[in-house]
Amino acid sequence: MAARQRLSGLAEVKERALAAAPALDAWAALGGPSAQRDELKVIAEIKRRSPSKGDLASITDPAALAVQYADGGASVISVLTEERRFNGSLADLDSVRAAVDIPLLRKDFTVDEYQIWEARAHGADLILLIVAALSDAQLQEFSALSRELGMNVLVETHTPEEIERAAAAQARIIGVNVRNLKTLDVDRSLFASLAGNIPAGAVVVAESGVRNADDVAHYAGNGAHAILVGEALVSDATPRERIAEFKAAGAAAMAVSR
Ligand SMILES: O=C(O)c1ccccc1NCC(=O)[C@H](O)[C@H](O)COP(=O)(O)O
Repeated sequence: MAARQRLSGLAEVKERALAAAPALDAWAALGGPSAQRDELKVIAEIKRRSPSKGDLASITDPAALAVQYADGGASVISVLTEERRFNGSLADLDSVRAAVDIPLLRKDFTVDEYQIWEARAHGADLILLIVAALSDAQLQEFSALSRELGMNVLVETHTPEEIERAAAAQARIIGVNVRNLKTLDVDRSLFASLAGNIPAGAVVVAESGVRNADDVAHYAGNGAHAILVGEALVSDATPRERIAEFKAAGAAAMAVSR
């Protein structure tokens, strides 16, 4: 971020953000206030590599992958823009923005308002705020700035205390990441134990660890309105079909649990 800031100062990025086309409504795309809870929404991620798994996929054409995701029924596309650990970039976000007209999540580790302006300047509609990485004041301040810019916020949690903090920040889209970001361990059972703590009305997102339709059914049957999937999609030869399969598995599990 510091390197980018030296190239384009905050004033310049703000100007570009304010000139960008208005943000799309990711909250509505994920179900909105009267969430259509009979349909599991999919946030499909563009992720080349990760600290836990190393190289996952070369993704030479992120725009083409995004089109497949949208055709398969993804509601939102997550684009990892962090460069050093995930081999992503804002250029990826630009090319995906030009290719699809569904909401985009700029997936990065937001620690500074500069990144929020930058996200909007590059066409993002949703940003990620990780509760564990931010103070309550930053959560409030960054959420407010995102709202001012017309964007929504996915507030990521991993513990009951973090869910309380997300709720206190009036988060409307709350994710439970089952990957522990300190150890990188994935514990899928964590979702079921935490989802009930999320306030009614919020869109509940199960993040990480989806390998197959059974994992999707597990999350959907335990209160997920949406799933965020990276590795399973980027390493699949037919991601469009995989998303459709995940949506069907989610709808069936939701029907049973209702
Ligand atoms: O994926 C990682 O190894 C990772 C490590 C440290 C911080 C964040 C990390 N991932 C970000 C994510 O939250 C996932 O990319 C996302 O939930 C999708 O997960 P998956 O479907 O398991 O690829």
